[in-house]
Amino acid sequence: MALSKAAPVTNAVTDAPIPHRFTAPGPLTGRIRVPGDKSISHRSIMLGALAIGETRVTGLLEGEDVMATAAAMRAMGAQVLRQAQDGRADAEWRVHGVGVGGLLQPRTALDMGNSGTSTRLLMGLVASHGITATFIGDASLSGRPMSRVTEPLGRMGAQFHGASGGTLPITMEGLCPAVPIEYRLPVASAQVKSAVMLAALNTPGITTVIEPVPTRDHSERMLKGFGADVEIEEVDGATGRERAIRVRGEADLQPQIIEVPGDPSSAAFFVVAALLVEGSDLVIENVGLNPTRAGLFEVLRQMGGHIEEMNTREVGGEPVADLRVRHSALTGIEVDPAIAPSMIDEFPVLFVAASLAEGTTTTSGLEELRVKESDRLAAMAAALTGAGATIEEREDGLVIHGTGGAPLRGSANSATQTLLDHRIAMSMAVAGLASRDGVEVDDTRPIATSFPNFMALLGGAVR
Ligand SMILES: O=C(O)C1=C[C@@H](OP(=O)(O)O)[C@@H](O)[C@H](O)C1
Ligand SMILES: C=C(OP(=O)(O)O)C(=O)O
Repeated sequence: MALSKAAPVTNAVTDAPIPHRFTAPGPLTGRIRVPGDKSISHRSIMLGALAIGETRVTGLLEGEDVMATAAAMRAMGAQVLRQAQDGRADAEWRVHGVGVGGLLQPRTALDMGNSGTSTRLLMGLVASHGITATFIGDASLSGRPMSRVTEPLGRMGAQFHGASGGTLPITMEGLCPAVPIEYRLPVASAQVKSAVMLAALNTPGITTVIEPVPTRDHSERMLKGFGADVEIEEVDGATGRERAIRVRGEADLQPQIIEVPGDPSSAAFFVVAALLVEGSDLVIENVGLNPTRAGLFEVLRQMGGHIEEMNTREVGGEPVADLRVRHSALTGIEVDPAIAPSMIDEFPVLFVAASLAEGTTTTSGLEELRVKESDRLAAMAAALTGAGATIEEREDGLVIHGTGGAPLRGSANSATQTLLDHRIAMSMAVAGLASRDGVEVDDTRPIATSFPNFMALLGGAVR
């Protein structure tokens, strides 16, 4: 069995764009498995790198974003190795950590590629270590706001240089010992919450994050699994019930064996494709259904989608099921903005589903979509309008007047602008499957950031 440092990553965003035309297929049938959850994969490498001893991870997402996290943890002293498993397509990853407080000064800039999660969570880790690190990224990441993490981490004592307008490149000087804080999240963001929680690990005393709106809780679950002292309390706050998350610092993390469940954000593309393409009856195995992530499936059911949960069980401390999805006639609804954090990455593909529903779908409270890999409200409004859908763009959401099941016209003459955004590329691929003339996506390379085998899996599911 060979040990290698890096997974084979295909389609790296280095060469020329790779356009692709997605056209109406036969029904999607059979059984598929999507790759491991991106959020859980990042965290398993980071926490493994902070535990002393060997953490073993199966089901890790071998996408470019997670590989950026792995490279950064290696640059700060951890060993992160991929081990092929005899007779199995998937690998086991082995992480030998340096211990909380043991991160080393990286010799070169940490290249975060396209990944906001890597950048913001790793800034949290560096903040409470006495090291200096420079964070760089691609054109998309270099336009995204970082002041949301530099602000609380600055209060803990970290210093930042070159943060012109709060964007990358940023050089950060951590402080050890850092100062524990109580921080109320001004924006519903699991990345900001996690950055402060990770900084807290090497900070004396108790650091508290107050979360007015619940966001994905993988950091809380996994930190507890690694033996950190994390307490969560429901408290009365200014806007109703809030969560206070308290992390005791100078933690001692114990290495773990982790099985990463399938990513609901990746399953989302196949769920919507199967709902839209006539005759489809598809099972997607091993999908993570953590309630802080499963909002899309709830909304699609409210729209009339047949999505059945089978074989519900727990994998790696997370609820999981196989999803059976059948072609369904969808009806437009008003989407409750309170559900947004539990499906924040799934709105682009929900907009595609809504474009083929009967009647109008209204979404609101989605300002955060404007600061993802692209401005996802503007990008999807432009892409879907180009494919023949009827869309109104508002400041905080889209209003979509659906076709009532008739295929979209498609975009015969103009290619969809992907804008270095994997979710725009995959959402418009799904739109192409539900179109008359097909949809041309200008660049499929960004898909490799979160779903390297998307094209192969799509080819295999279509009859
Ligand atoms: O914590 C995480 O793993 C993530 C949090 C979300 O970002 P925000 O915290 O910015 O909403 C999400 O969009 C991203 O894909 C992954
Ligand atoms: C927003 C996303 O990721 P990140 O913030 O890690 O770049 C995403 O995967 O949709």
